[in-house]
Amino acid sequence: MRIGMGHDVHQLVRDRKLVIGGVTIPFERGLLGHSDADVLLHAICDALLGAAGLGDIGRHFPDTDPSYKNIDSIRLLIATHDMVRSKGLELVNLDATIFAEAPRMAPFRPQMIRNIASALGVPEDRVNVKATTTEGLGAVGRGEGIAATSVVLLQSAMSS
Ligand SMILES: Nc1ccn([C@@H]2O[C@H](COP(=O)(O)O)[C@@H](O)[C@H]2O)c(=O)n1
Ligand SMILES: C[C@@]1(CO)OP(=O)(O)OP(=O)(O)OC[C@H]1O
Repeated sequence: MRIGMGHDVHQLVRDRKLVIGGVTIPFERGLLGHSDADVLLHAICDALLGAAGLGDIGRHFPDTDPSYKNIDSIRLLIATHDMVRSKGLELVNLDATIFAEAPRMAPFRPQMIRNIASALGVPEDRVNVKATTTEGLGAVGRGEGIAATSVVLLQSAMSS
């Protein structure tokens, strides 16, 4: 068994779509990034890479590479998962938390879980997504950005 954790933060700005967990969420601002800035999927990618001992998202998908400009992060998640599987590892389960003062994530949680489970080719009960505010505290609390963390557990594909 191997455990990994991931953390990501992106700034909220005008004139960008808000995409989290592969869901476009109606909101007056969106997350700034080289990719679609899907903070939740980036945290999950980093957790998967960490558990597999494969470094981090910036190493594999550098933000200096124009081919990743505005890329749908579901594609990064699929590519990350392919690397994990190449090491003979498979997902046991993943848990993630989105930190956002607004908007409310709860209505979009089931679709996020469907998107992530589908990208990873696992049943939805292996994926859990939560959301919390930071009670108005800090940069996230002031609505300057949105953060996410994730923890994943991997096992040898031969042990299942
Ligand atoms: N952006 C968010 C933040 C929270 N939720 C849901 O509300 C619950 C209570 O949040 P607290 O920050 O007050 O603990 C939380 O458990 C989520 O279900 C949300 O949907 N979107
Ligand atoms: C995802 C990548 C892809 O170029 O771009 P960003 O959207 O800037 O996201 P970040 O979480 O800063 O990770 C870096 C990059 O790998």
